[in-house]
Amino acid sequence: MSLQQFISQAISPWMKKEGPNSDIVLSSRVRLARNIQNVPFPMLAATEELSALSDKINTHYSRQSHHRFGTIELLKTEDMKQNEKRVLVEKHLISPALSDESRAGAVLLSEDESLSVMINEEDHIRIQCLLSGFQLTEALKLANEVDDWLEDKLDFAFDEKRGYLTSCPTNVGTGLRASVMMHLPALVITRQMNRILPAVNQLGLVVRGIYGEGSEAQGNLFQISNQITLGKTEEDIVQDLQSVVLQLIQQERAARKTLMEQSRIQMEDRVYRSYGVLAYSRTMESKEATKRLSDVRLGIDMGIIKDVSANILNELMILIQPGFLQQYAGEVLSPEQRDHRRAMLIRDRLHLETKKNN
Ligand SMILES: Nc1ncnc2c1ncn2[C@@H]1O[C@H](COP(=O)(O)OP(=O)(O)OP(=O)(O)O)[C@@H](O)[C@H]1O
Repeated sequence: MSLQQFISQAISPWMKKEGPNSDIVLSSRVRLARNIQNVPFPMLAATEELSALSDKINTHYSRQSHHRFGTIELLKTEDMKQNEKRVLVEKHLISPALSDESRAGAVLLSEDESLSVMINEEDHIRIQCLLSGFQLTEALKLANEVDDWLEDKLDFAFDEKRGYLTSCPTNVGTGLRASVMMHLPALVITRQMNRILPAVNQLGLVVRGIYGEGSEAQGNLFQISNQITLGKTEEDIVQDLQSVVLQLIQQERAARKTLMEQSRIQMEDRVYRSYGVLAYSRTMESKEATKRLSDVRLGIDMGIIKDVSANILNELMILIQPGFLQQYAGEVLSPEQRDHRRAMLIRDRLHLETKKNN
């Protein structure tokens, strides 16, 4: 696949498959941080050392076939235009750090985009597996397979006592961050999130926004991940996160049920009002768009709206980001132009959807 193919489709093929509990858990992610023995961490390494690593991975792994992921392709950030990198960030395939700061940065991507291996970001290697719905155990299994596959040709820095050595001490040990992206609108509407967030933190988990560290929770989407990487096995880390996520799923379901039983008219009004705004507005800021899209997705999941597919939130959340809007427009857009294009794109997408189903 060429870079153009990766950036031309907003919705990654893996996202189209609806995994377990995907009405609440949009996606599961496992990432493993790894470094190469006897090569300084990227922050301290010479550019030649980083280029040598990227070249080595290119030679051994690009255009290779992996039995689970199919053909894998290496893309170098230096070959990408600024907006192309931005689109890959919006699709969660590379991080802002790899896009903006990395020297000799590259990414290995599988055709369905469920595997992305960043090279020369904060660590030499960051393996990421993304799956639709609540599938943390499967994502861990896949990430471990890729880890073994890479270890065939690369020597990872590993210490008997400490485990995998990483650039940031918070990742030492397993180098694992497991996370889920959850849509929790009913817990927000019923004002339970203020109570739940500190409790989740106390259990050693971190709650972040849709674009990870430092991003705010837009559209009632919360990314929940482990904080601790040391002193526990990978399976235990995933297990602990899994049990908290299961409880959150139950609480969100209960809150949705209560809302439908006690405030049905208000919920229908909220959902249809947002649908109307999305379907007819002429200009829209991204903050309002994500809020309204969250209402519509809730309406779909609660059976209030029937002729719009549930995947619309996942798809539009990415399509309405600045990088994508500019990629489609083929030019740099001012904030006002983006708001205008965003409204147009959402309108078209919703009208197409209802036409398809009528
Ligand atoms: N479950 C998930 N589904 C989809 N995207 C996710 C999920 N979890 C994280 N992401 C995305 O992955 C990217 C990186 O997330 P984040 O910054 O939280 O973690 P990280 O880079 O692995 O960790 P660290 O902070 O240790 O460097 C962000 O774009 C984030 O939105």
